[in-house]
Amino acid sequence: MSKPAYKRVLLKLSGEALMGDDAYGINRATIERMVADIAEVAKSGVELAVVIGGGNIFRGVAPGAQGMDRATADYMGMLATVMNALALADAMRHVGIVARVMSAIGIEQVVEPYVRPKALQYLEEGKVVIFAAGTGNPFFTTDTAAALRGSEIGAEIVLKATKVDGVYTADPKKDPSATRYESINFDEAIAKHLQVMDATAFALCRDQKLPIKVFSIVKPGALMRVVMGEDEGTLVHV
Ligand SMILES: Nc1ncnc2c1ncn2[C@@H]1O[C@H](COP(=O)(O)OP(=O)(O)OP(=O)(O)O)[C@@H](O)[C@H]1O
Ligand SMILES: O=c1ccn([C@@H]2O[C@H](COP(=O)(O)O)[C@@H](O)[C@H]2O)c(=O)[nH]1
Repeated sequence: MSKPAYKRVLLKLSGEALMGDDAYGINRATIERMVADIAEVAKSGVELAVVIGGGNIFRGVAPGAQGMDRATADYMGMLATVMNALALADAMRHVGIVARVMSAIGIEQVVEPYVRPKALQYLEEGKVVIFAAGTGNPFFTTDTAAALRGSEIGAEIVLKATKVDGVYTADPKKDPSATRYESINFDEAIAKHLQVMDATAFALCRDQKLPIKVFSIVKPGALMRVVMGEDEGTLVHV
C-alpha cells in the first residue's frame, strides 16, 4: 500500500459543514461521518492537528451580532468553536481516537490551555490535537488560527475541509459559472479577493511557505485522497 504524502498536517474543519442539512448546530450523522474520515487518516500514522470553526453556532459578523460590540461578538464566536471542539473530541472517543482539546482562551475547568510544547508532545504520541477558540483574539478567524497553529507545529500543509471542492474564480454558491482552479498561488488568491479563506490566513501561510489544500469534506474519501497526495481539490502555493 502507498504511503501518506505527509507526516504532520493541520486540518481546518468548517464549523458550517458540521450542520449537515440542518439550519444550525451539529448534525449527528454529519459529525460521525467526518470523524470516520479523520479516523482513517489517524490510523495511517499521519500526525493530525485540527482547528474547528464556529460558523454553525455563532459568527461575530452575523446578523445576530448586529449592534453588538465586535470584540464581544467575536469572543462569543470563539466560545462556539470550543463547543464544536468538545463535540468533535467526544465523537472521536467513540471510535477509539485519543484526542486532546487545547483552548486559546483560558477556561481550564473545561479544556486545557494551548501550550505549544504540550501540543507537540501529544502529536508525537499519536494523539489528535484539537485547537479550540481560534487565535484567542477578536478580529481574526479560525482560518487564520489554522495558518498560525499550522506554522507553530511545523505542519507540512494546511488542509482546509469545507463545503466546496476547491478554490473557484468566484464563490460557486453565488456564481454557477465559476470555475475551479487546480492550483493557484497565494499572491493571486489575495489579489483576486477569493473569499474561500481570509487574506490574513493566506498571507501568513504565504510568508511561512505553508501550502494549503482546499477540498470538500462532504465528498466521500476526499480527506484520505488529499493525505495520500492524490488529485483532489485546489492547492494554494507560494
Ligand atoms: N472563490 C471561492 N472559491 C470557493 N469558495 C468560495 C469562494 N469565495 C467564497 N467561497 C465560499 O467560502 C466558503 C468556505 O468557507 P467555509 O464556510 O468553509 O469557511 P469558514 O467561514 O472558515 O467556515 P466556518 O466559519 O463555518 O468554520 C464556501 O462555502 C464558499 O461558498
Ligand atoms: O481567532 C479567532 C477565531 C474566531 N473568532 C470569532 O469566531 C467566529 C467563528 O469563527 P469562524 O472562523 O468564522 O468559523 C468568527 O466569526 C469570529 O467572530 C475570532 O474572533 N477570533
